[in-house]
Amino acid sequence: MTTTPTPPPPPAADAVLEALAEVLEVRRHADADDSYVAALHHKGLNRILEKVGEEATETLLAAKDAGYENDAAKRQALVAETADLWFHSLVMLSHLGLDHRPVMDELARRFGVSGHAEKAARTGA
Ligand SMILES: N=c1c2ncn([C@@H]3O[C@H](COP(=O)(O)OP(=O)(O)OP(=O)(O)O)[C@@H](O)[C@H]3O)c2ncn1[C@@H]1O[C@H](COP(=O)(O)O)[C@@H](O)[C@H]1O
Repeated sequence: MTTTPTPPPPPAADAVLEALAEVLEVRRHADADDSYVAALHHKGLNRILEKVGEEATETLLAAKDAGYENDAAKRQALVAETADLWFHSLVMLSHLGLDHRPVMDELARRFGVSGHAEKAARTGA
């Protein structure tokens, strides 16, 4: 009798990006038949960018649909679409030899810097 292996428990929320980065790195070199991520890498950069574009469009449509209503199903749909967008963005970074870490570093560098102040420093406005 064959038994289905139990999937590993998901990592704690703050460790998800680190754990996912490790999985994505391994999957870059996996067999396309065994892995959705590997299949994307095999299809190449243009297909990955198409997916990012599709997921961005689906995210903004879900946001429009959710609007300011407090509809739990619509809000959950928006969360799911945003997760798809973030996931495919991470695959894009991985395909180009990057990961979430420099993005997090960039957000950290910007933390506490007002967008208005940053723009004024950049444009002299
Ligand atoms: N987080 C995700 C994740 N989020 C979304 N997806 C997949 O992204 C795809 C989204 O595509 P669409 O909704 O556009 O639907 P689709 O028609 O199936 O996709 P296409 O045929 O158009 O490419 C679905 O197949 C989802 O399953 C993900 N696939 C994988 N992961 C993570 O990546 C890991 C490695 O995955 P594999 O490479 O498949 O082992 C997994 O363990 C997860 O942790």
